[in-house]
Amino acid sequence: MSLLELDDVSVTYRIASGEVPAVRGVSLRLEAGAALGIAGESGSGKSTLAMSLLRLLPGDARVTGKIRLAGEDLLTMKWGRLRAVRWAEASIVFQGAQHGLNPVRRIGEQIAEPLLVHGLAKPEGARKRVAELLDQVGLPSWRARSYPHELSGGQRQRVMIAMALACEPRLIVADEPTTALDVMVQAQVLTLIKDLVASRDISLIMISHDLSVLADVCGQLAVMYAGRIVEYGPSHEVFHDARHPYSKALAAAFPTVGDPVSRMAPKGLGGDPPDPMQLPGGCAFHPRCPVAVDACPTLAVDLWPAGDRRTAACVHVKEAS
Ligand SMILES: Nc1ncnc2c1ncn2[C@@H]1O[C@H](COP(=O)(O)OP(=O)(O)OP(=O)(O)O)[C@@H](O)[C@H]1O
Repeated sequence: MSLLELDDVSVTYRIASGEVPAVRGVSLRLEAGAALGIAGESGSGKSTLAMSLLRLLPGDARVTGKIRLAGEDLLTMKWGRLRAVRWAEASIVFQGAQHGLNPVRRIGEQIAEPLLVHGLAKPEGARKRVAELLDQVGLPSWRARSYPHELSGGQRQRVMIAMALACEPRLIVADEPTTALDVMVQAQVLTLIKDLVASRDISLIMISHDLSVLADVCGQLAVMYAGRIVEYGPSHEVFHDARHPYSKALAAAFPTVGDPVSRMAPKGLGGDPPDPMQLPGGCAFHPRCPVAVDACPTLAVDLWPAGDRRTAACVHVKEAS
């Protein structure tokens, strides 16, 4: 049994003008101790998928399919059990740490909170654990008395990671954990995440629009486009030898980790992602695809085998397999 199992997960937001299909039929497996990267442009459904894992989506979102963590069905789980699972078994590091921290509470109190709420420590033990956690993320223990505004962006992101680690969860979901940071600090935080995951038995799902960052940290990569996974496989293979034209374009857009020039504009990706309420038929990427053929607009899209442990949802892969 895998630690995390997603079967045919779809998420739809209800809005005044209709329904937004944000995630469409995603199936994935994540083993204990493994790191999976989820890549895609803005709007491809990455955050929606991440939030669905801990049922953190707003009330207008409807999730279907199955999400199991260590065999437990997260979507039908009672609220009491879900509260126990959050932080203690699975925690999330959000995009831009300023949104995840309370501006009027000291850092130490905020890191201690999940420990106290879950009854994993008494106040004195929690203080010691906070000092340990700060040390693990490379911050001095006196920072426990600081307020979020007294820290830099990179330090705040480290605090978020300390909070996520506090209860020693089995799974950490990190949604663009370094996007708001400058290149140097980004590299430091990525190294920290890599070291923490490697030195414990924690599984990681990391989300980014930057394939190079994910390939650096994660063993496996899933590339999303218009709510679907369009390519899946070992991250270095997907990054250096993508089989789906969309993954190729994304890899070309971010050739190296932290490259400030390539970060500015996704070169090689002409056009915009589709409006989810008006998705093109067949393969949703076909209007932007440099190698589209007549079959693409009507294709019944599936993830076809694209080599050892690899799949891709492209007609050219289907024909080659
Ligand atoms: N609360 C919401 N109500 C309606 N539509 C939403 C809501 N949240 C997201 N969406 C839509 O769902 C789709 C997927 O959005 P999502 O934020 O998951 O993508 P993303 O890949 O994480 O993008 P980003 O990198 O910009 O965060 C988008 O079309 C978005 O407009």
